[in-house]
Amino acid sequence: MQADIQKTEQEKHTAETISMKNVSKVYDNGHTAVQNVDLTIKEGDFVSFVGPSGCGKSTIFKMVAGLTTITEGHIHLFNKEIDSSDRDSRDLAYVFQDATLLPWLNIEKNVRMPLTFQSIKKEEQNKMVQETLELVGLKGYERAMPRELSGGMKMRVSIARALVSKPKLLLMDEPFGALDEITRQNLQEELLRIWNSQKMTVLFITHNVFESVYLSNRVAVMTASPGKVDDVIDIPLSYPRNSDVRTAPEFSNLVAEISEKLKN
Ligand SMILES: Nc1ncnc2c1ncn2[C@@H]1O[C@H](COP(=O)(O)OP(=O)(O)OP(=O)(O)O)[C@@H](O)[C@H]1O
Repeated sequence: MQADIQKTEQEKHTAETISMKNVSKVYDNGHTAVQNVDLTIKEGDFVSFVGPSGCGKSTIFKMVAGLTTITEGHIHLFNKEIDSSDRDSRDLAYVFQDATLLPWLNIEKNVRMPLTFQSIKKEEQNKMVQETLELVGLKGYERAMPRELSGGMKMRVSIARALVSKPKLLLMDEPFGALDEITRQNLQEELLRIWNSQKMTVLFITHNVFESVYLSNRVAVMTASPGKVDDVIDIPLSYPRNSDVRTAPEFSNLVAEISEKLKN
C-alpha cells in the first residue's frame, strides 16, 4: 500500500515539466522583476502568460531557460533543479518575437543550425530537417534566403529551428506580436496543430488576451511592480479549436474575465 502511494506521488512528479517555488528575481541594479512566484506546469500544458509591460514575463522565461540567474527560490525543470549542470539543453527551445535568422544562410541551413552542435550523423540531420520543414509548411523553401521571406514565413523558420531538436519544452516570447492579423491567425492554427502532433509543453507570452484564450489550456495572469503571478485560469474549451470557438459565449466570457483581472 505504502509502495503504491509512493509510486503515485512519483508519477505525479514525473508529469511535471516545470515547478517554481517561491521564485524571485532581483537584477543587478536592485530592481525586483519577479517576486515569490509559485507555479506548476504539467507535461503537455499550453500555458500563456499575460500581464502589463514590465511585469516579468520574459524574466520568468529567461530563468527557466537558464539565461539569467534565480535570486531566490527554486525552479525544477523535468524534475531537475535548474542549476544542475547535467541538464540537457536540447530539452528546451526558445522562440523570440523578432525571428532572428542568420541572413547569410539559406532556410535549410538556418533550421539545421542547432543540430550542427550535436553529434548527429549527417543523414539523420537531413531527415530531421526535412521532417521539421514539412511540419511547419516550409517544404520547397530550403534554398530561399531569409531576406526573401515575409515576417510570417520567417517566424515559421524560427519555429522550425526551435523544433528541429525535438524539444520537450518550447518557450515562445511574443512570437506573433509583430505580425498582421491574418498571418497571426494562420500561425495560431499551425502552432496548435504542431503542439497537438508533437505533444510538447508550450509556454507562450502574449499581450493579446484573445490569443491566450484561443491557444492555451491555462493562462497565467501577472501583475506588475513587482511582477507576480496573480492567478492561473483554466481554459475549459476543448481541442481541436477552430475559428468557431472565437464566437462562442464561453470564449467571450473567458476573455472578459482575464481582461478584467488585468485592469486590477
Ligand atoms: N537585465 C536587466 N537589468 C535590469 N532590469 C531589467 C533587466 N531586464 C529586465 N529588467 C526589468 O525587469 C522588469 C521585467 O522585465 P521583463 O522583460 O521580464 O518584463 P515583461 O513582462 O516581459 O515586459 P514586456 O511585456 O514589455 O516584454 C522590467 O521593469 C524591466 O525593465
